[in-house]
Amino acid sequence: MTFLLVSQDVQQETLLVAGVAGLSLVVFGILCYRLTLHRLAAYPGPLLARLTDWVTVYQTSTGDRHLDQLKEHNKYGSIVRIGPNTLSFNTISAVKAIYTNRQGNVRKAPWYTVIEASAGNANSIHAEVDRNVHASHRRVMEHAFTDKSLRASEVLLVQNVQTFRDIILRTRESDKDWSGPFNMSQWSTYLNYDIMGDLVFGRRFNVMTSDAHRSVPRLLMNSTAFIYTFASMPFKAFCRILLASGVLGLPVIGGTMAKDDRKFYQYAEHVLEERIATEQNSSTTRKDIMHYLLHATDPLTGKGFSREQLQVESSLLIAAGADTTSLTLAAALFYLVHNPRVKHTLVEELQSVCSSEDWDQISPSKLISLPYLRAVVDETLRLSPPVPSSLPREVLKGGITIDGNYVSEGTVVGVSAYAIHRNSDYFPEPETFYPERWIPTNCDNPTPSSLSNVPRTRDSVALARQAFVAFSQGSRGCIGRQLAYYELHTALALLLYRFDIRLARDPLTQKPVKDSTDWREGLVGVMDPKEEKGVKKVWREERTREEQFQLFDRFLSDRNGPMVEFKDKVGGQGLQKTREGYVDAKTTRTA
Ligand code: HEM
Repeated sequence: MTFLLVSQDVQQETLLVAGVAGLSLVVFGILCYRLTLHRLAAYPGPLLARLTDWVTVYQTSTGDRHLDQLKEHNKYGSIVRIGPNTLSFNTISAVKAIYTNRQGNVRKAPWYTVIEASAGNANSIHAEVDRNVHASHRRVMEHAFTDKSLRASEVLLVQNVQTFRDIILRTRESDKDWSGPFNMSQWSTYLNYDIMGDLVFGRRFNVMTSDAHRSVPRLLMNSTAFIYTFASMPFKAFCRILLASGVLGLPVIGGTMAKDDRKFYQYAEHVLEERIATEQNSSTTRKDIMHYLLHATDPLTGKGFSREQLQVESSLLIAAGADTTSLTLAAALFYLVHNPRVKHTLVEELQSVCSSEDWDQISPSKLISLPYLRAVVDETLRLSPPVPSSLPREVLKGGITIDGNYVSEGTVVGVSAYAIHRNSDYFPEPETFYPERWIPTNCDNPTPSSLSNVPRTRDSVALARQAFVAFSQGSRGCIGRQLAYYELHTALALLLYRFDIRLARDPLTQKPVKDSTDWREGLVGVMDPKEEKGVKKVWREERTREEQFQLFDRFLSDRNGPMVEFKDKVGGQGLQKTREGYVDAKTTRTA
């Protein structure tokens, strides 16, 4: 008997050892295959990334993926194998082949099939992988983004910026004082959530004026951060089932971020329900974006959005609309307070068109065509694209040729906005904030071109335009692009006409506080980045450049700062030019 039990134990142990050995052999075989016989084996890339997708999973969890992608292109060239089955490109021709060409033989990669699994069975137009279904849904949504509907939203844009203006004015001790410090990542988020509430749901969330909805932007950022990493894991079909089952939202099992993902969708659902009730109860509802989505149909199929579809689209619009634009506004203010010359040129342009008008009444459609304002926004989006890493696309049957390379079915391809926006073939002196690069010199432009060696010919500007992918391009490009420009032009123009801006001052030393520091604690500019509670902390080199607005890549980007102070200059003199540069006329402090 004892002998039998011992022999059973031995058998089990042998089986276990054989199992582990067999599994190791299979894994070893797969890894060898990926390095040698795989169809992408000849492409260069980091060794670990060529072996396993877990490198991407790790990169998405650090917030540094965009920095990694740029580094990899700088090291390996314009094509890098960033996963066993994934290629990253860094050229205009790749942008055209993968994104711009509407007939391009690609579709959104399986990553997109996971990102909205918590929201139910419907896919928003962002996550829809099927090209025909997407095209139909996009035709429905386009009703909400016509010139007419944009113009209807102008007054709401102005009103929201006015609310922010009044909040700023109230923080001053007297008319002549600078305001208190504003963490612009927070405040532009509040401002843009209120704008989105107005434009999408016909009601202001009042995030600027009350605490009630202020947790929502954080819910969204946690949700995106979680999904970005979770959907990057191998075995996507399994990930999708797991997410859809809700099990990750249960206590103990899921982390805070998984729970926030569900909470965010529940929040969007609640807002949608309230909006639908208003539509049913009122005959005078303003035509906000949701009004169009409730009634519009695809002219080809005659179909509109189902209730489930509306639910995912409303979460998408809060996320895609509010978060991207608020990051860009914060980043633009960052670059303006660090570049007084640019700020001055911009203010001159604004005053040249609006000197005799009441600025509170100015129409955003007048601001949208200002070339220097547009150049400031585009240069901000170039250096700090809110969606910085590559947007994955899967090659379809028949393959595709990119940069002379045949890429076969099933390969995932993409271009990172952060990397191509720093490609010196298209953007000479790529790390310099230089809005003039977007304006050819034969245009009427007040800035002397001797300031920089960056070429400003029609050709160089056309090249830059082709390499500009902050909104992506083609049929899957951003549907809200024009609205985003309206919002950004309006907010920047109204703020800069009314206020002079500067980096917040340290109350003790009166020196400008530094930026790009401790984003986690919200202590932008207050702490040395390398020291926190006595513990040395070292940022990677790219994050120590004080003239760069730092992004933390969560698909959408997390950020902090800049800390900005405002001074009411209506009737004041603003900046004056001296030998030392531009200085504040009243305090003679260098701006
Ligand atoms: C500076 C502001 C913005 C930036 C940088 C931006 C960027 C982008 C990018 C890169 C994509 C493609 C994403 C992908 O392929 O995975 C996209 C798609 C999209 N964006 Fe924007 N966006 C901005 C503002 C807005 C606004 C204001 C709205 C609407 C209110 C909006 C709505 C959308 C929608 C619905 C899509 C999905 C389009 C589709 O797949 O057909 N975005 N955006």
